[in-house]
Amino acid sequence: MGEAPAFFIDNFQGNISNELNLNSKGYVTTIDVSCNKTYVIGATEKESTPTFEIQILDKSTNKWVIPIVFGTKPKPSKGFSAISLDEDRILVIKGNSSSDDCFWFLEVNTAFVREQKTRLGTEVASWSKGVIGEAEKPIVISGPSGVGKGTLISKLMEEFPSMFGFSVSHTTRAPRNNEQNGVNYHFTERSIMEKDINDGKFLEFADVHGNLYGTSIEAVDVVADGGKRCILDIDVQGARSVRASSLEAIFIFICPPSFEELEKRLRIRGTETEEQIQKRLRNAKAELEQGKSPALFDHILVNDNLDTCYENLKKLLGLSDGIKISQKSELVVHVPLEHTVSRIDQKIVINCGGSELEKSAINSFALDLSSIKGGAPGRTRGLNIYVMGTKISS
Ligand SMILES: Nc1ncnc2c1ncn2[C@@H]1O[C@H](COP(=O)(O)OP(=O)(O)OP(=O)(O)O)[C@@H](O)[C@H]1O
Ligand SMILES: Nc1nc2c(ncn2[C@@H]2O[C@H](COP(=O)(O)O)[C@@H](O)[C@H]2O)c(=O)[nH]1
Repeated sequence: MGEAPAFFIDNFQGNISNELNLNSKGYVTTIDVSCNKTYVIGATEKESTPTFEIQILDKSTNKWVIPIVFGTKPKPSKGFSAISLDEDRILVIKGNSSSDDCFWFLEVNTAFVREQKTRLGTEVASWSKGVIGEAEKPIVISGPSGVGKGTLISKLMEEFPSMFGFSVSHTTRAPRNNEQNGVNYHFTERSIMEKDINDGKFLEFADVHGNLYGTSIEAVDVVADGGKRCILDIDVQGARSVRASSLEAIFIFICPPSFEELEKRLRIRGTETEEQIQKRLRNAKAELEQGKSPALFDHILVNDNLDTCYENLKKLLGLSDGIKISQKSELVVHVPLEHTVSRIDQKIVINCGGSELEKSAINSFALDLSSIKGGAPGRTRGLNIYVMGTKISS
C-alpha cells in the first residue's frame, strides 16, 4: 500500500472489510467500488469536531488520493456501515441514528461527480442525504414583474401554511424596505453567488433586470425536508432552466389582463425607480411572448381580478374542495450502533439485533432503493422502508 491515510486510521477498532460491513464499533471502513479503487471512509475529529473523511487508494498506481468532496457531510456517529451499491455510489448507514438522518450516499461516479471531475481535473466525491419517500412536485410560478406572482403565492401560503413552503432565492439586488434577508431572499454579493454557482450549488440562475437571481438546490430541498410542497417564484429564463433540469415540477405562467394594467401595478407598488420600471416593462414584452409556449408552461392564468385568479390557481392545484392530506409519514425507524447489513437486489436488509427489539419491536427492516431519485448535488429521495414484509413508509 502507498502512504498511510492522513486521518486517524489508528483509531480503528473493528474489522476493515469491503463486504457489507459491520464496522459498528469502528471509525473507518473500506469499500472496493471498482476493480482498481478502494474508498476509505473514516469518522475522525478535526479541531475537536467530528467529521467524515474520504480517501481513495488507486490500486493501479498504489497511490492515495484525497478527493474534493461536495455536498453537506453527515454528522458522524462512531458506528456506521457502508456498502457499495454499484460503480456510482456507496450507501453509508449511520448507527445510533433514526431514519431521518441515517442513510447517506457517497457518490463516486454519478453524472454530477463526473462533471466535477472533468471541471476540476481531480478525484471528486459527493455526499447526498437519503430521504424516505417522495416530495410532491414543486410548483414554478413565472410571469412578468408586477403581474402579481408574489401576491398570489402569499395568499396560498397564508391559507395553507402547513402545505406549501417558499423557495427562498438568492439575489444580488438590494433589499426593499419591507424585505427580510433569509425570508424574501438571501441577499448576497455577485462574486459569492458566482462562486456558489460554479461549485454546482444552484438549480438555476439568471440575470434578471440587471441583477443576478438564482434558486439554490438547498432552497428547494429544505422545503421538501420539512414535508412541504415547494413554490418557486422565478422569471421565464429560470423556468426554462428548471424545465431542463432533473427537477420535475408544475409550471404556471401568470399573465396580466393588459400591458397597461401591468404598468399601473408596477407604478402603484412603488418599489422601483422610473428607470427600473422602464427596464422591467421592456423585459415584460419578451416574457409575455415566451409565456405562451406550451412546451414550457403547463398552465396559464390571467390575473385580472385577484380573487378569481387565486381561485383558479387553487383549482388547478386540486385545492378548491378542501384540504389535501399531507402524505408525509411520521414513522421513524432507529438504527442502533450495532447492526448488520446485507443486500438482496435493490433491498438493503438492516438487522438491528436484540436491543432494538426491546426498544421498538423492530428487529430488522429492508431499505428499498428501487425508486430512488435525485442525488448530488441535492438529496436522494424515494427511499422506502419495509418492516417484516410490511411497508411502513413511502
Ligand atoms: N389582480 C390584481 N389586481 C390589482 N392589483 C394587483 C393584482 N394582483 C397583484 N396586484 C398588485 O400589483 C402589484 C405587484 O404585485 P406583486 O408584487 O405580487 O407582483 P410580482 O409578479 O410578484 O412582481 P415581481 O416579479 O416584480 O416580484 C402589487 O402592488 C399587488 O398588490
Ligand atoms: N431566474 C430566477 N428569477 C427569479 C428568482 N427569484 C426571483 N426571480 C424573478 O426575478 C424577478 C424580479 O424579482 P423582484 O423581487 O426583484 O421584483 C421576478 O420576475 C422574479 O420572479 C430566481 O431565483 N431565479
